[in-house]
Amino acid sequence: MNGLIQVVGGAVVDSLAEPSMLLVARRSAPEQLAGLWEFPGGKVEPGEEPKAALARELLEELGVGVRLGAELASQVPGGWPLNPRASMRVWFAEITHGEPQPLEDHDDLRWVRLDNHSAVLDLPWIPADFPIVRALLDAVAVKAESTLP
Ligand SMILES: Nc1nc2c([nH]c(=O)n2[C@H]2C[C@H](O)[C@@H](COP(=O)(O)OP(=O)(O)OP(=O)(O)O)O2)c(=O)[nH]1
Repeated sequence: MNGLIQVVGGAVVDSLAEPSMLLVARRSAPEQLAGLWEFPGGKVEPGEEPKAALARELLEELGVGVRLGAELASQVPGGWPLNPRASMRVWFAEITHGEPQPLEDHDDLRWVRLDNHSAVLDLPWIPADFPIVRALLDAVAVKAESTLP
């Protein structure tokens, strides 16, 4: 353990095999983060596996069951740095049951097209998320290119 708070986030896409849309969530609290967009997710509880924590958070926050895909790996061991106290690991996820709704912590959800990078990056994300969003867009673009005929 490195003493950092471990956060897990879901890059929820329409299809793990052929991702074209990303589900983004707008925080409703706390005050300094309200109105900013993020990856739905939350803190890993003591003794909990990170992927189990992510599945739990997505069920609590969005009311959906998910199948998790690959991790969006960070250069930094332990995940993407969020602030001096917390880092976040992010996995791709596909909804297997339920219709996503902003049940907890969010006041809006939106599906955004992954091929429109500027539209995705124009959203007011939590500032710490921008490197993660850029890496995500790059990862999806590389995959799309590699599957061209
Ligand atoms: N879920 C999520 N949290 C993020 C992102 N980016 C970012 O800086 N954070 C920060 C905000 C919070 O300080 C922390 C996550 O805490 P949280 O409030 O979502 O966790 P939680 O659902 O377990 O809530 P709680 O039990 O602490 O109330 O990580 C992101 O993309 N997704």
